[in-house]
Amino acid sequence: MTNQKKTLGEFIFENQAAFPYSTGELSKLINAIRLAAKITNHEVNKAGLVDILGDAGNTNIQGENQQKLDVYANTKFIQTLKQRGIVCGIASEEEEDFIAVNSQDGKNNNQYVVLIDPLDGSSNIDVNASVGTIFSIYRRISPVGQPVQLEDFLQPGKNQVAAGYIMYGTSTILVYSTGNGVNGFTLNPALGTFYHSHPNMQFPENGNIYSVNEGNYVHFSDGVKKYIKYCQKEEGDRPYTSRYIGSLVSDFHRNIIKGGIYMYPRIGPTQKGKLRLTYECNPMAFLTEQANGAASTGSGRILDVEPKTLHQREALFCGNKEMVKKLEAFIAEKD
Ligand SMILES: O=P(O)(O)OC[C@H]1O[C@](O)(COP(=O)(O)O)[C@@H](O)[C@@H]1O
Ligand SMILES: [Mg+2]
Ligand SMILES: [Mg+2]
Repeated sequence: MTNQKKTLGEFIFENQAAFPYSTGELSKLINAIRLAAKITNHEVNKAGLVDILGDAGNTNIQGENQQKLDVYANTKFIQTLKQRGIVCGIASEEEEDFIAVNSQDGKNNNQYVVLIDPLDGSSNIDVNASVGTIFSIYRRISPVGQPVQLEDFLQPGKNQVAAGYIMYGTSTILVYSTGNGVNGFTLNPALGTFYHSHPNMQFPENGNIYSVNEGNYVHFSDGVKKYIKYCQKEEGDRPYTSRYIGSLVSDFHRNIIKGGIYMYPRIGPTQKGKLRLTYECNPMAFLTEQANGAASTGSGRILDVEPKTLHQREALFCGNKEMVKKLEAFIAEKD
């Protein structure tokens, strides 16, 4: 059965043909991400057996304790991309600054930058719950041949040429888009091959799942509180079901398949979001819109936000269009 499905390699190759002027650079890049995903998956799967659980003993730029698996995944993705010399720069949740990468001829002739969240859902690692990796790809705006610049990474999400995630769950799946719809590929661990298991993923017509850390309810704005009460009210097709795994990738993956909304609102006195705009919100928003959903800050399109800094945080509401529209209406009314 598996062998009748297209492999990710075949899919990448065939899709390249859709871009007549393609240099093949983006295909090589997706292929490198596929390889880094397999290497990371191998380590994630044996997390309970090898010394890869727990704190790595240092904090990252976000002030968070880095988990050993955060560091491992970060190292493997950066290494794999650098060794192949197919990007001109890399930015990561676990790195304070962006990393400039030379092309194989030692110059700066590559045209793509990659932003990654190497290990998403870090709080789930030690409890064996599903985690992921998120990636976002842009064509550079600084001239090819010149050193890569910060501006190449601070582009609005609508400029992405590709984005995706890998989910290390009951099975390992790589889901991505190059702007022509969203496709998912499941890893056959015996063969080490990703197969086209989820063609043309779309949010189902109606969603009935809401995903939010309700432990933060007291810190939410009135508009968000009103929407959560709306989800819980017995009326029509509600109450909706509450599901929250605590890993953006895993919660998003469930909602794109079953229909729902993921919410990480602004919280606390600073009313800042938790998630990072450039390597969490933007790639998930790109996939959401490609899958006929909507992704909002609560009062505007995530993909229109002009990033100011590499690690800036933003509120994220993404999922079924109707659900996001309803939430925005409550925020417009109450906040
Ligand atoms: O524990 P909280 O505050 O609900 O936050 C959970 C959210 O934080 C994250 O873990 C942040 O991502 P990282 O693990 O990559 O830092 C998301 O995956 C998840 O949705
Ligand atoms: Mg994350
Ligand atoms: Mg992370």
